[in-house]
Amino acid sequence: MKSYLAAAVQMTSVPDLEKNLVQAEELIELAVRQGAELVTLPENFSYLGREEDKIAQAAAIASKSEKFLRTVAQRFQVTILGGGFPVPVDDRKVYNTALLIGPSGEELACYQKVHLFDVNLPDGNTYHESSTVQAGTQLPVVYPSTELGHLGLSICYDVRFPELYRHLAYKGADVMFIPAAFTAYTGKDHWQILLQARAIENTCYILAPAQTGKHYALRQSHGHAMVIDPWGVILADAGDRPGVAIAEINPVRLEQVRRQMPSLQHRVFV
Ligand SMILES: O=C(O)CNC(=O)[C@H](CS)NC(=O)CCC(=O)C(=O)O
Repeated sequence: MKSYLAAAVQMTSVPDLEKNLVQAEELIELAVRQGAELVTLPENFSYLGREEDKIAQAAAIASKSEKFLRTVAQRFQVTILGGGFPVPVDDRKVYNTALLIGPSGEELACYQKVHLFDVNLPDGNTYHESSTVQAGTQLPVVYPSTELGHLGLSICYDVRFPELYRHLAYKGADVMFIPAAFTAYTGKDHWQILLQARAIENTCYILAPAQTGKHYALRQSHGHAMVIDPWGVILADAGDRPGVAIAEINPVRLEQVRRQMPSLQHRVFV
């Protein structure tokens, strides 16, 4: 594993596939110009709209999102995470899928979101992700990159389930992806704390690309795409506007923190 720059992209996706891909490409280019070799896109990067519209367009969203990730990774010669897009299971359901693509356009890892956001929030908004999304059943994978470190996948609401990240740590993760479309309401109180907790308890880097701002109707996301170091320090925060959070992933720092705080070695139960 070498020292390198990684980017967490922050965007405001809307119910328009082509528009979102244009925005995503601009932000990837911005990150690459600043030297990022690993660029992560948020959940719903290619489409954020009503459930029924998402299902109607799912086949096109899936194929164009995948093609986009492969093309852009090759063009810029970087590794890219597509943090979540719908891949059809049948006419009614999709998997919320995260896909990691290498610089040759090759698939490195894939994950289907396991924990679905079925929640009635006190602000009156209700979310029923399972009405259109089929839950994945497999623990996420860790992709062992010799250059970028061991990369662990997850998506958004998963962040509330620490056992998933403990599994990734057990499998050797150095960097964990938490791509999100966190709601503005929960995000203001929970987002940063949950991310820092996952970083600290697993002594891992966290890359958390995010959605921000108003997408359609009442749907609004919290923003604050972040890069967090293994001590829990926030290295970069994209604020609440579209942009990129970029920081160094440094194996020397990782080893230092794990020496100073060897809690992973002191695990008793898992
Ligand atoms: O709706 C889609 O198109 C795709 N899925 C999402 O945006 C998902 C489910 S609604 N969002 C979250 O998981 C937010 C979690 C969150 O905000 C929290 O845990 O507080």
